[in-house]
Amino acid sequence: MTPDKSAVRRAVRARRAAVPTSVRTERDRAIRDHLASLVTEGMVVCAFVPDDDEAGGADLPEALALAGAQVLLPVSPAAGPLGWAAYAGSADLRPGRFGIPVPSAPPWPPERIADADLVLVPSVAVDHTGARLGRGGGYYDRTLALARPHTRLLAVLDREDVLEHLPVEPHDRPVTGVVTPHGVLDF
Ligand SMILES: Nc1nc2c(c(=O)[nH]1)N(C=O)[C@@H](CNc1ccc(C(=O)N[C@@H](CCC(=O)O)C(=O)O)cc1)CN2
Ligand SMILES: Nc1ncnc2c1ncn2[C@@H]1O[C@H](COP(=O)(O)OP(=O)(O)OP(=O)(O)O)[C@@H](O)[C@H]1O
Repeated sequence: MTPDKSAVRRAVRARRAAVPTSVRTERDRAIRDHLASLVTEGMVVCAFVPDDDEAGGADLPEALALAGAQVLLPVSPAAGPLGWAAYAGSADLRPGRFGIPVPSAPPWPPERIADADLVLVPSVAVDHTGARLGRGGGYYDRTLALARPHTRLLAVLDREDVLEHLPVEPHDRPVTGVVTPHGVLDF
């Protein structure tokens, strides 16, 4: 990790912490509405459960499922790319690694992402070239390489976290676009 990346992570985290809860709730709802409008019946969507530090709200998987998607959620191994397990309702979720909620079913191998029609990527920030900054685990850099070519890979962010320029390292995998409360932007 370059020092540059940690500085951006800190700045974004501080900015997000300053957003009032009522504003946060409205933004998250707008993001979910934009995503629901992209979903068609039976579409396979690799999503995630956003935590308080991330855009989208914890109801994101449910909103996608209600819109007709077959939702897969990431399951973090100790190392290497993410596994995937089917979302089967919020009551089926339990805390996994890092305390992140995961479905109770055992995960499929990472290659399952090749079935996805849409991949939502938790992100700290992106820039207009699709360069992406995550939390620093390197999980998505390893995982996105396994998606089918031309799959739509959308970061989920507030508009102010779409930056002019992010530092890029050779292992970084780009996203193809971003969804913010203002809509979907394909780079
Ligand atoms: N909601 C959500 N689910 C996700 C991810 C994510 O970023 N967000 N992941 C995306 O890969 C995977 C889990 N990866 C994670 C990577 C790091 C940390 C973490 O807690 N990092 C610390 C310290 C990071 C550092 O500065 O070194 C932190 O954020 O405080 C958590 C999850 C799979 N599921
Ligand atoms: N494909 C890869 N193979 C080996 N190591 C990798 C790969 N991708 C990333 N890494 C390593 O993972 C660590 C974290 O990378 P980076 O800071 O870019 O993560 P990130 O993209 O912010 O995190 P994430 O993808 O989990 O959201 C770095 O030390 C990097 O060298």
